[in-house]
Amino acid sequence: MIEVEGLYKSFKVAQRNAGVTAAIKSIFNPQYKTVQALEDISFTIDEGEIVGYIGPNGAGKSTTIKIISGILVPDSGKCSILGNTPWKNRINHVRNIGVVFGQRSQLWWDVPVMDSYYLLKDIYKIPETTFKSNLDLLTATLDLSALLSTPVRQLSLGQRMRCEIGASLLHDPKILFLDEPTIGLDAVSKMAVRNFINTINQEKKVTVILTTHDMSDIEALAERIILIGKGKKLMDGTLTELKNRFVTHKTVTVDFAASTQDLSIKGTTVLSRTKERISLAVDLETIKVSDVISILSQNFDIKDVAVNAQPVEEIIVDLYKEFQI
Ligand SMILES: Nc1ncnc2c1ncn2[C@@H]1O[C@H](COP(=O)(O)OP(=O)(O)OP(=O)(O)O)[C@@H](O)[C@H]1O
Repeated sequence: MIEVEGLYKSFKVAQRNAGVTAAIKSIFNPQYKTVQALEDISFTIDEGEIVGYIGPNGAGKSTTIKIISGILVPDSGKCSILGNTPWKNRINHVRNIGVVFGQRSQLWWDVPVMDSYYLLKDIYKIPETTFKSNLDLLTATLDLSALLSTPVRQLSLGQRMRCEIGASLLHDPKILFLDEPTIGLDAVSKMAVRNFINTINQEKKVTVILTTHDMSDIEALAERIILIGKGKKLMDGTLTELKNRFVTHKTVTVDFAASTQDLSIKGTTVLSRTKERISLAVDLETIKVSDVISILSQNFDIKDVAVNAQPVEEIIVDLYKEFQI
């Protein structure tokens, strides 16, 4: 459905030192440097997938989204999305895609949201019946009824984001590109946006590519992740594969029925300790969590056990360190 092969994109960026002299010099003798934003990016995505496209700041995520949505033209490389090359067959391509940039608005700032929706209806030539049924569905699922008559500038960030997502789906796109859709949202709005993305993916089979720095978005939505850094693709796999490969320890917290003596277990490090409770970091390469619990239960009367895996956030930080990005 989405085939991207060998994308390269560089930007020429003007360079100058601070100060008035440097500013005047740069008028007569401008200096530029080239930033390689993308270097040989390739991937394919099937219908119905939700893919998390992740990487640190400046990795090239937005540049990729802009190229595959037809906003930017790459220096070289191929891209075919439902048979269209985004930057060549723009009109056909945009009918198939919806795009949301969390940091920018596609809605008219000073007019009610509904006016922007009508404009989009005309731009995409959406038939009246399709527009009406999609609007009804989006209004119900995104809880838009109180927002549609409000000018965009009066909406909160979370309210605006719901309206933006609604706008991107009015024309029934088969693919949705989301660039940081939950940035700045509170916990309730994040949950609403995530639930909605899951619903349209499951019920309408909409394929989703999502860039985010929020790893809970990835955990809630994406089975597959593509990791990029400094413009290069570094990893492409499922979240489970990532966890299996990079989770090095788990935390075991045990509450005892009575106060206990010290006990040292090979492969564990004590994180905190009272007479009734111990919290251990378990090195999974040395010892299994079940063996740790079994040793503890042989020695003490256990009241409660909690096992916590390394949070995805931490795994990603380790991953960035490992790839030096
Ligand atoms: N219009 C532009 N002009 C010059 N350089 C650009 C332009 N757009 C992006 N870049 C550069 O290309 C690189 C990749 O930028 P991009 O915005 O794609 O990263 P990103 O992964 O989306 O980052 P972030 O997570 O911070 O949004 C960066 O070094 C950035 O400075």
